[in-house]
Amino acid sequence: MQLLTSTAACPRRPLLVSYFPRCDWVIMSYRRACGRGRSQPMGAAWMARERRQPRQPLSTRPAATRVPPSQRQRVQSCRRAADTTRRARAAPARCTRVTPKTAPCAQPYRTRRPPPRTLHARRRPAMKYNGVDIDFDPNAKDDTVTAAQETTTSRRKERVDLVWRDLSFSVMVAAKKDASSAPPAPPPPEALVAEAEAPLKRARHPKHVEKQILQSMSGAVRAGSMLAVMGSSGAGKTSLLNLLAGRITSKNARAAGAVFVNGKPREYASFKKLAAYVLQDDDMFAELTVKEQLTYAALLRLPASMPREKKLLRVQRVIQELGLAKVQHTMVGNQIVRGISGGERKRLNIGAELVTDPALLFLDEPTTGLDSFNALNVMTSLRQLASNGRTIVSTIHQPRSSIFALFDQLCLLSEGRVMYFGPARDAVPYFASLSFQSPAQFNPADFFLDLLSVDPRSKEREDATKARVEYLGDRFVNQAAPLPIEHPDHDVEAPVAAQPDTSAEGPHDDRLMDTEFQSSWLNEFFVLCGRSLKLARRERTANGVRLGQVFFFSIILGLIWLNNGRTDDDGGAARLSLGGVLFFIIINQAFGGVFAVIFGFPLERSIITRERASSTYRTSSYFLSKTLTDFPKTLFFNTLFCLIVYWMVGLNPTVGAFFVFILVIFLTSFVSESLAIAVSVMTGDAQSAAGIIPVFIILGVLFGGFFIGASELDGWIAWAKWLSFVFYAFNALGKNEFGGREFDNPQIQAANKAALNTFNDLSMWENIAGLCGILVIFRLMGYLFLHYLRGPKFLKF
Ligand SMILES: Nc1ncnc2c1ncn2[C@@H]1O[C@H](COP(=O)(O)OP(=O)(O)OP(=O)(O)O)[C@@H](O)[C@H]1O
Repeated sequence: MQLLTSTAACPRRPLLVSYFPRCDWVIMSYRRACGRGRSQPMGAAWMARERRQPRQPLSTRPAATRVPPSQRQRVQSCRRAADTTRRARAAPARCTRVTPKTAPCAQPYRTRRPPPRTLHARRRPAMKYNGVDIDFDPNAKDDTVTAAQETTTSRRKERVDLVWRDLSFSVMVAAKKDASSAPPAPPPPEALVAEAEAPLKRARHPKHVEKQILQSMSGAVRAGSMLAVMGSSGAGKTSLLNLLAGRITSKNARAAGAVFVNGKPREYASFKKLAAYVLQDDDMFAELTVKEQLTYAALLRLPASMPREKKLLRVQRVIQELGLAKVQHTMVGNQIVRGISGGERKRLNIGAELVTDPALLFLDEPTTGLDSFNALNVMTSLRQLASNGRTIVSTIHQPRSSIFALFDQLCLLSEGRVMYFGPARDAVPYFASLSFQSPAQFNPADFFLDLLSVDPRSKEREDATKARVEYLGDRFVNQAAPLPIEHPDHDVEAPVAAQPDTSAEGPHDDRLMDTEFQSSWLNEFFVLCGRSLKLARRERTANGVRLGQVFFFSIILGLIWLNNGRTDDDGGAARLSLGGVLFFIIINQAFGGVFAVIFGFPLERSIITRERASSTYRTSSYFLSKTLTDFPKTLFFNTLFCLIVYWMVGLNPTVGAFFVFILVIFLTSFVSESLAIAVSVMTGDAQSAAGIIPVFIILGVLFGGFFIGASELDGWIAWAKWLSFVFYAFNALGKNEFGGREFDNPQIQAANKAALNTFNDLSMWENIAGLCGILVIFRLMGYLFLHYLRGPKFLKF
């Protein structure tokens, strides 16, 4: 037994096991009896291995394989290492331990332990169901990357290295009248005495205080690599992204610092051509297909010198690059109409920016709202874009570990300060060196967020977490070396070498022009007209509702005033009642036009704001195309309405009068739509617009001349009628119906004359001109509000 005890702790033990395979349980039993338990279960592992790979007895082995006892320990560890490598090779590549130099960018974060022994290491029969291989390997390398790589032949010629130094950002915010905004330092006693003696003055609070959002941020990202900007909510990720992209919109904001592009200070005009920004919101036209969305983006954003076929080729390439081929003919959809999935939508959002082939891509939380599988798909597509030579900067919330592993570089923010900037794979060791060790098998992204978030749940926790964040911020500032502008120093895989453009597009006419807009005004106008007409045709729900409204009101009105225009045996009463139906028709059409806009336009406005921010087209070409394409739709619904109501009521039976009637009703509807557009643009949101627009319509109705005659209004307010579009419309319809009519029945003739006298002194055409004038004013206001009030204005620093 003494022999066995000493053998258990001795390096010769494996040899003993190989000669006496059953002795191991004897050793274990003895060790258990001695109280050592299973603390060193090596014997069992060796036995198992020896059984799997029975070795020759020592005496029969070649002499070369025999090793002196002094080296056995090393040999054992070498064997274990070889064994680990064998298992790791059998296991998927993502689990392998890799050295920094050999680690490809797409490798997930390296664990410090050798990979656990999993089922994948063992050979097992492939799982099949209905003859299909349904094996699942969570660590398997995503072959869509490789597939996309194969389909994308071109590599970028234009490459962007981005460096930023000492960026800071602050905004003026309203001061709170609480303890925190009161003067912080207590005054000295003598000041208190003086204050007590002085006449009582109220403490003055500044109205606005400066809120520091980002402080002294520096960093760099190289072409071909992908930078993740991470941090808890409110850490300043979006603000940093906006600063880097040159898209700070706040009016009261102040920004400082410098951004360098390929070693030179950023120039906004050329930077705009290089960079694209993918917003978090993926508002898109629901009625267009994936391919149509990208095609319109290409037709509008690619240079006029590039032939249409090449633009379409570019669209195909983007579709391939983002893996959207399967859904290219599917409508985008929305909550009502089912369309593409959330992940595909995000990729389409990215694709709309990729059509210009930007060298630098900024993305604000591209995975928000996606499940982790779709999020991985989107990020894999981005990884692919980076591998092709683009520079990608993306903010991201809580990426799963496989997404985190796709990033080359990491910028961790907290409380507007940098906590870490450098290679993503070095972040865990960095924090470990500061005694903040990430638990094994823990998603590093989760660890960073937990470590760097300020916990507001109690005062103690808040103080402790704030102090930790402050400490980490100070440590990073103290150790971080200044970044060279020319050659940002970070250890990432060398980017792909610049190659000639081998794509089918050819090398020449696809270069973006130096002008702000790439397309001519006329081209923009025609493309936007085509898009608007297509959308107008496909808005099935809105069109269906409006059609129902037209039929319902025209038939109801027709039934209530049925044949009143033809009746000649009631002493003129029916004739006099026609003023009521004319006025009601105007009110109905005014409100119908408004509601068509209130609920549809806000989405369109947010899309065009985004498109204009990317200089996709001019405001004027958009607005004119919208005006022109709204025209046929409004005309169609109004003509249908007139056709029904006009003949049911029996209004002026001449063809000319009928067409004038249609014209006035159409203009009324178009004016109210224009009013709704102007107010929607001015207010900026649907709720406020829905509250304000009816006020304007009701005022118009009030001064329209039906409830109180124009001549009966008091002088101080009489002018208001000239601003009312209902006034012009009602008078024009009145003149059209009652003017110049001759009846055999004198009573009817008298009633007609009496009705005519209630209208204003302007002629019918003068009233129509007044209506047109108001239409032009409202449309112009809409354009000016859109161009100046809601235009993308970015702070330059
Ligand atoms: N224009 C502004 N006016 C006032 N405060 C602002 C403004 N812009 C940003 N902030 C504040 O700055 C902080 C950082 O905002 P930012 O949007 O950059 O954070 P974030 O890290 O992107 O947050 P999230 O992940 O929630 O989007 C927040 O507290 C925000 O309220």
